[in-house]
Amino acid sequence: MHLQIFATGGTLDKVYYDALSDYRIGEPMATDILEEGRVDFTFTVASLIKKDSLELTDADRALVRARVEACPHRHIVVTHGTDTMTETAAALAGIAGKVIVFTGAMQPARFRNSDAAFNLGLAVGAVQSLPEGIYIAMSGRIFEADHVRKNREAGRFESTTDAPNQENP
Ligand SMILES: NC(=O)C[C@H](N)C(=O)O
Repeated sequence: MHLQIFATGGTLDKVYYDALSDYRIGEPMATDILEEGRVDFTFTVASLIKKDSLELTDADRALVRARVEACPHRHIVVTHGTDTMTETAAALAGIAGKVIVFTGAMQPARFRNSDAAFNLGLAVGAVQSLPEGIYIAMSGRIFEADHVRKNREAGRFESTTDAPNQENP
């Protein structure tokens, strides 16, 4: 398997300058995470955009779509800010012949308590196991991209189709 990663920014790749709580989006952390994970596949990481996903425009989303469509590889992971991940996933609807998995992080990968490595690992497992389609790997689950939302208060992603029960109140 060859894995293509497209990095678009988001908190996963943020670098903070604490005096003003100012940040920039740094180089994609996916490279370090996969190297530290000693993965047994080849991969390339392309940095397409370096923005908080709240600042992404329609043109940015068109760029992501164009790059995914032009990619010769079947297995694609998109690292993305969590706030508008579902919007960019929706902008890729209809792309056939590829397994596309979005992931991101609630805390920067450069922070020790980050969920970034966990989430990227989940996405890597998902992308090689699933049939073609568009998915979101967050909060320890794989969601179909059009059946998930971010619950900001709870700080996690949740299904829009799960029946409410004791495990999913
Ligand atoms: N955790 C995050 O990634 C939130 C951030 N505002 C973003 O969507 O880029």
